[in-house]
Amino acid sequence: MTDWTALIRDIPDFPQPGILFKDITPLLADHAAFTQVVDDLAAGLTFDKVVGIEARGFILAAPVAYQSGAGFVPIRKKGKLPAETLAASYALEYGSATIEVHADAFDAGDRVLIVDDVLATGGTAEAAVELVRRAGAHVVAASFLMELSFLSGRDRLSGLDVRALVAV
Ligand SMILES: O=P(O)(O)OC[C@H]1O[C@H](OP(=O)(O)OP(=O)(O)O)[C@H](O)[C@@H]1O
Ligand SMILES: Nc1ncnc2[nH]cnc12
Repeated sequence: MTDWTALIRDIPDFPQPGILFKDITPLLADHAAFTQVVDDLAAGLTFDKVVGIEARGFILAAPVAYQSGAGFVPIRKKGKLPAETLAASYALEYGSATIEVHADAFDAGDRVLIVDDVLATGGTAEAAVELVRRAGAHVVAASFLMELSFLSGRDRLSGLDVRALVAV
């Protein structure tokens, strides 16, 4: 597996003091890297829909869905989705948030791949898994570009196939 760390920048004290922010924009701007990452996020997995988590998750999840012939389902921050929603709240490395999915986003038994850029504390992904399950679908795996191992987010996703292309 390619080591992508040279294309992920460390930005100290963003968005608040003490946070070392992992900036994936250099990787996204590199066509060869971006396309390889999109391929690798779905490698070996079978699924009907890809869930992307606003906002950075959308950048990776939508091309994964397109490339895989799967549907795309957005999980958005509270108040952005227009139809009936299911909601889940969680704590972040910097703050807290509520995310939502459309209640009718999935067909019964859909196999779902969750895609996001970063797995940090795991709060976002845990909430996303909860929403997919409450909406009647089955999570086959959660794929991340980068895992911040020291925050142990994986521990909140026990029993799930959790993949990360880069772990730091
Ligand atoms: O594992 P966690 O501790 O939950 O953190 C990971 C989440 O944090 C970031 O999103 P953020 O909420 O900053 O939103 P953004 O994508 O809109 O920048 C990142 O894109 C993940 O979704
Ligand atoms: N340190 C970090 N860098 C980038 N995205 C994040 N999401 C949560 N923590 C993050």
